[in-house]
Amino acid sequence: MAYEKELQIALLAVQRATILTKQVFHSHAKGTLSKSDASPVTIGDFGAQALLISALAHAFPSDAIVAEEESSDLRDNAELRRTVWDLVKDVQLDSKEAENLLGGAVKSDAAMLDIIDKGNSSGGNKGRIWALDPIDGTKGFLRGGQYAVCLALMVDGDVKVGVLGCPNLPVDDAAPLSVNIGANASDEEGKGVLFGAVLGEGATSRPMTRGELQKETKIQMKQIEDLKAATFCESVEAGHSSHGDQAEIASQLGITKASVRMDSQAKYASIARGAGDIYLRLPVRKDYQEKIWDHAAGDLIVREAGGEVTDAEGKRLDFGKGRTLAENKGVVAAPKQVHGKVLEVVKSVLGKK
Ligand SMILES: Nc1ncnc2c1ncn2[C@@H]1O[C@H](COP(=O)(O)O)[C@@H](O)[C@H]1OP(=O)(O)O
Ligand SMILES: [Mg+2]
Ligand SMILES: [Mg+2]
Ligand SMILES: [Mg+2]
Repeated sequence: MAYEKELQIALLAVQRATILTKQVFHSHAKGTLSKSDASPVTIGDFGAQALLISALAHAFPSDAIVAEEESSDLRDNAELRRTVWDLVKDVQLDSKEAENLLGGAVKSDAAMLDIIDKGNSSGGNKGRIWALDPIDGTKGFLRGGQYAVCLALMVDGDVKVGVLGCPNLPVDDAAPLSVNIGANASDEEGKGVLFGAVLGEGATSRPMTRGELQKETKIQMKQIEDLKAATFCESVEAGHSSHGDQAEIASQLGITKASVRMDSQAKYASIARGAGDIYLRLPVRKDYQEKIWDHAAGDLIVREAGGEVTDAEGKRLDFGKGRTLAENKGVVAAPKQVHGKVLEVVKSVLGKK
């Protein structure tokens, strides 16, 4: 199998990072700050990024990394730094062997800050670059909704490996999507899934553990013949994608079921395993450029599960343009056999505006 070591390290690193995010999820104080774009960041985001990059830097020291967060807020705030370090220093996998593959613990709080900043690559379409989102859907994480820990490896701009850790999704791939999955989440018994894909080799899911990897099962998008019966997923945040345009498109496709709203790339994972069918993300603001770490893993997992992912104009997402999807607007993800039809309606609805 291609990229076997990369997939194994990515799965273990994501699994380890979710031990930290779950700890923060259950703690009272999440250390939330507001970033310059008014989006939130928590001690969970910083801590998970430190653990993920530490593993990648150990296993693949010459690879570049594009990650969402940077350490300046921690450098400026000793108390916040101490809180993050108190979490990071103690998190480890239950399996010694697995922990060794990730290089063990981060050495010091100063090392932790430098590790967080190793995610500052400007990206591009040359060489090996990891794209990483320590907590995707921070608002969902804070709200007790869905969130995902996301890691993808690109080689020369092409995504080769994708991993999503979704602590609040049901383990059962066949569990139908409840409409309140994005609100009523928890990581109790039966929750927590690791999704993975390697280009050309299919997509899988497996229950999340605190140690060694569990055995995977293949996932596939649902074969839908009749779009009327489709379930479509969209963001909870109306500012992240246009609920109005998406409702209009769904209605023109004959979809009668209410949309399932949830945060994060859990949407890509949910359609890839056939729990939902279509993911629509149509721009609200013309000037917003989607970030590569918000899509790279999900794009590959959906395509490897039998789906097609394009932007609202029908172009494939181009991850080789830097830290953002500078050449794309919006996302349309659907099973291959119906993607063309969905795209046609997307173009027609957006064209009328
Ligand atoms: N105006 C926007 N349009 C689309 N996505 C956005 C916008 N602002 C922030 N995001 C990103 O959307 C992602 C969450 O998507 P979803 O709503 O589907 O869960 C987050 O990574 C968030 O980035 P950030 O991490 O900076 O908040
Ligand atoms: Mg994100
Ligand atoms: Mg994030
Ligand atoms: Mg964020």
